[in-house]
Amino acid sequence: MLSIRNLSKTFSSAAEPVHVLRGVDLDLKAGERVALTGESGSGKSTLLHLIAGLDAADGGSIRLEDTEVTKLSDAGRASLRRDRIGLVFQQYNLIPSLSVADNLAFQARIAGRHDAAWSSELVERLGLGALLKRYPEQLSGGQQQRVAIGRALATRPSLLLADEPTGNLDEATAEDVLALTRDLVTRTGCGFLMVTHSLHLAGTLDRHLTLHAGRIA
Ligand SMILES: Nc1ncnc2c1ncn2[C@@H]1O[C@H](COP(=O)(O)OP(=O)(O)OP(=O)(O)O)[C@@H](O)[C@H]1O
Repeated sequence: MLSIRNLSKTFSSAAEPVHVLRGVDLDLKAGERVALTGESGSGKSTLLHLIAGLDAADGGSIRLEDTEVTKLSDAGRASLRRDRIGLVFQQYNLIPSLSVADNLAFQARIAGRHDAAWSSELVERLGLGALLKRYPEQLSGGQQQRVAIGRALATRPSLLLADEPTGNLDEATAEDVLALTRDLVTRTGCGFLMVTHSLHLAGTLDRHLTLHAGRIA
């Protein structure tokens, strides 16, 4: 479903070029849930950004289903992100002026992929029914992240990418949020790649990969 070969990325903006990714290979099957760890600065976020098409690689290939991401234009990458990739970050990135219901729906609406039955199921599975009229500032961190996960999955993406999604949550809330995410990923059959610093949480997914010296060990 996701196939990455010999991916490289160098940042030249610093005084010295930083060779962050030096030939990353990675395969992820539909429905598979994979954790990515690695020391700070090893390039985990960079790799997620390249897969999501938020930045362009210097070399190598990223194939998502039938699409070669590295060959897309900026506009093509934006469409791919809108239609087939769900993104979740450590900072929940909800829109403060929108209610929970509208935060959940707006990305799927923009993508023309709003599905009322699926939205209701997401609300129920994520335990958001009583919170739909609230605004993000009226929610706890765990509640906000559940909304962000619902928003990301509302489009039924092929791939869910999460960068430290539980990094701001206490241990028990992090476990709960990740358990919900694991179940929803299984329910949708999408692939799931999660960057985390927690070896414990990494161990709860199907596979655990480590980024070291620019490659996946
Ligand atoms: N836009 C950029 N310009 C220059 N250097 C960058 C840029 N983005 C990232 N880097 C550098 O690339 C390296 C990898 O950064 P990245 O954020 O991918 O690491 P990470 O493994 O996600 O780290 P952390 O666990 O601390 O979040 C770092 O040395 C960082 O300083």
